[in-house]
Amino acid sequence: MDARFTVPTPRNEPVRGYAPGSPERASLARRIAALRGERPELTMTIGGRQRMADGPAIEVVQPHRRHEVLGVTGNASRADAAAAVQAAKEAAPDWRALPFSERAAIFLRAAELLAGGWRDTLNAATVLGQSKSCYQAEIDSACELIDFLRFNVHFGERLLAEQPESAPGVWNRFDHRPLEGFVYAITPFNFTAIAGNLPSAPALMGNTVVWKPAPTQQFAAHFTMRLFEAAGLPPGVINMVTGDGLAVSEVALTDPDLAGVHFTGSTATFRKLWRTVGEHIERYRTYPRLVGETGGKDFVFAHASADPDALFAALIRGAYEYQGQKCSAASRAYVPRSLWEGGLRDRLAAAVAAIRYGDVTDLSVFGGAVIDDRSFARLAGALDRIKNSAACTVLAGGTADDSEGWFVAPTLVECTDPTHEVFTTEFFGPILAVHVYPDDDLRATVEQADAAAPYALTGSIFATDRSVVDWAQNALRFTAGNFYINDKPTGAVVGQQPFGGARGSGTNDKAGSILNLQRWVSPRTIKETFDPPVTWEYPHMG
Ligand SMILES: NC(=O)c1ccc[n+]([C@@H]2O[C@H](COP(=O)([O-])OP(=O)(O)OC[C@H]3O[C@@H](n4cnc5c(N)ncnc54)[C@H](O)[C@@H]3O)[C@@H](O)[C@H]2O)c1
Ligand SMILES: N[C@@H](CCC=O)C(=O)O
Repeated sequence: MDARFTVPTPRNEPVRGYAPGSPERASLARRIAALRGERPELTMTIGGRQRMADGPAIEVVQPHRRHEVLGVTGNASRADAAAAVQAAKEAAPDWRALPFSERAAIFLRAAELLAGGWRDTLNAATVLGQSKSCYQAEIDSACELIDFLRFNVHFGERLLAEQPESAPGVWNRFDHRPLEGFVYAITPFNFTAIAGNLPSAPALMGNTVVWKPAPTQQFAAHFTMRLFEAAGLPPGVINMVTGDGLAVSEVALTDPDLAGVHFTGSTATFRKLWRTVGEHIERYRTYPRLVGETGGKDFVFAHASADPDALFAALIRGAYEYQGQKCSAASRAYVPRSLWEGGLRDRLAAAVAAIRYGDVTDLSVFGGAVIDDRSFARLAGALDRIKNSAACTVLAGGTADDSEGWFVAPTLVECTDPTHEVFTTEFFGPILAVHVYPDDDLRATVEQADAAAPYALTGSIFATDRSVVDWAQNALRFTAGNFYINDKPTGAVVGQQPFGGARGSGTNDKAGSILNLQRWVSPRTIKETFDPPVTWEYPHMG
């Protein structure tokens, strides 16, 4: 049916608190206990059929109890990848022929199911598989994913309403076609919401998708796929392949019908994908859209006029929530000597030492373990180098212990060398480095902070002096794609703070905004002339 409808106005999903004694806490605890023992086969889903990948098995474990297996998945082979690409191509004609309102209804239903009965399942899977505290799971796998699903429909509607002008006697139209080919969505371990959004946003706009989640996020990804099916997603629209993605990329990135890559993950992986596409550019039917949101070295810059209490809370939450494994996490701070020595140093050191990381199935802990052995080894190595550096003083933490789970202690480091790796390298863990600057050296320190790292994802300025806020906003204009004033640099909300960064941090296509959806359509301009000319001569010819 070809009709115009108005989609429901989206509202951000309210965040539940999980306070002791609350009904949501009891309900989540029950679901965690049940899922822990379930041990599902973490299959691929190709053309609507679930089956294990051909390649070697991969155990998916709880990072905080690394010996406890949640389920087994498999590494997709080239044949698995070819089957997924084929299924996406076969499903494309029917899916793109479906009116936007019908596609939208599926994703709105998924949002509604997730806000209701599915909420505990996705939250429990994210707690268990990604070692998130219950609150960090709630803002991710429930609220942010619900928001992506609802807001994307609203943005999609606005995008379709974008139409050209028409002169008298003419009707010009945009036909917002999906891309000609399939979209390859590759998703990171750290956000269940991002993993759900990257395949579903292009699908909403009429594309079919091959989705490759991170193996360490496969537990929650498995349930996300079941959620989409429960909402009525037809077979073949999103085809989920499992494993490390190496064989999948060999097939998907060299297929002539590759129309887009929707990626979130590390800068190094995105650059590799981009290089591969570049090497094969002559092969493709159309130029593939490359959308990638990647790493960060996110900063908090404090001025002497900053409110010390607000700065203190922002540094703790910004740096140590989810064990510092947010691309937006505060990992470097620049603090004036007056504030630092005026009490902030001792207060922060005491608070960081008191943060409780542990088994996240205990719903009262602040955080859990880091995601896997590779991450643990990378962070343990960084801590060793920090402890051996004359420029660095560890004020809290600095230890790592993988006997039960991959635990890295929340770590606070003061470092006198602003060019040290603690200010330039993304560690992706709970390490915050502080550079203390003389109060009268603001300008030079801001310039140094801007140039220090190759990234430009998130950053904050803390100041109550408005002339400083104004100046810093301009001085740091290209240092962050998401810039915060007197707030932590994490926790962007869909529809409120569209998210993404530039420089080494990605293509800045702002997930969860109309700008992102625009990348998944290829408009055709149609001109219809109601009473076309029947002579070919022009008046100037006499
Ligand atoms: N900017 C953002 O919005 C954002 C959001 C979340 C995470 N991140 C970044 O993601 C990184 C952490 O996530 P990660 O450890 O999962 O990143 P990663 O790059 O290691 O992996 C991301 C995904 O790419 C896959 N992958 C790796 N090589 C591949 C290949 N050749 N072909 C196909 N797939 C391949 C992985 O299996 C995974 O699914 C950090 O750098 C973080 O800053 C950025
Ligand atoms: N959008 C999230 C970060 C996503 C990356 O890991 C935030 O704003 O904290």
